[in-house]
Amino acid sequence: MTSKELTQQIFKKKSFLCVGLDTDLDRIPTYLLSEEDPVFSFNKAIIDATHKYCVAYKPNIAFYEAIGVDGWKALKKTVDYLHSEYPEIYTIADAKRGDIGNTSRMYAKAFFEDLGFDSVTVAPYMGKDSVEPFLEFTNKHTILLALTSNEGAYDFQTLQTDNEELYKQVIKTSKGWNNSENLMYVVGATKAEYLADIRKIIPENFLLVPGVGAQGGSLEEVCKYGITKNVGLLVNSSRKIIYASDSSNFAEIAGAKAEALQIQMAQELEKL
Ligand SMILES: O=c1ccn([C@@H]2O[C@H](COP(=O)(O)O)[C@@H](O)[C@H]2O)c(=O)[nH]1
Repeated sequence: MTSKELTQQIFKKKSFLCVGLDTDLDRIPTYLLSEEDPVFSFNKAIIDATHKYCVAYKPNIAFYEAIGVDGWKALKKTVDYLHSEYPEIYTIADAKRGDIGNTSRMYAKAFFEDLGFDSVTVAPYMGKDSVEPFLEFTNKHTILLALTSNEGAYDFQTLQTDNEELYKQVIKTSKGWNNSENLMYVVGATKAEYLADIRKIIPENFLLVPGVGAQGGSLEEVCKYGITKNVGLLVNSSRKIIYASDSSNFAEIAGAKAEALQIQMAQELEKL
């Protein structure tokens, strides 16, 4: 999916919500554990109940890798289900990959070609040759970690290097890489006050903003500093939606949580 198509979906659905599928066997309703594929059953129920209120889903790959082959199968089934049942939905593999060039190319093939995701998160630490293999794919996005939502972001990302924070250098430098039009950036909702500065460097690029909900980030603050006339935001919430209840109507309750965020987002879009 192109950025333009994603923007069209955002205005159509009045939502820039991304639902995080951080599916953990220890947290899903116990009655699902007797199903043949409990992870997929949980994801399918969540997707069916929330798809009206969001434009994207973001499975965090760690949760699937942690349970081995079964996890990979459930991940593939989830992405295939999304593409077949809800082709308008944008998919993000939150994998945080990046390696020397030929290895990155294999990661890119895995997430873009084999699994068929629209985008993948990538760590910028290994530099240009580790990121460009992802950028070569047409109509696919590479979402570079810029300023992450966790406390440890202050360990390196905000350090001054050449009189400028490292995360700003990551954004500025990556803008000069081949096929940089395929870049999006991760900025944590817990760092909303940095968004005004970030928008001076990248006024148009999409930002993936995790941290609303369980991590305490504010949607209002994110919009105040980060929204553009084309929106340019995908705001993710995972645990607060998918684990809102562990009862038999967990999906319905997840749907209500997603709808509440969508209503807030519609109000923000009205202001544009
Ligand atoms: O800076 C980052 C980058 C990625 N994440 C991921 O997003 C979700 C957030 O989950 P919540 O339950 O809504 O807190 C999760 O998959 C993280 O690994 C992030 O939080 N911050």
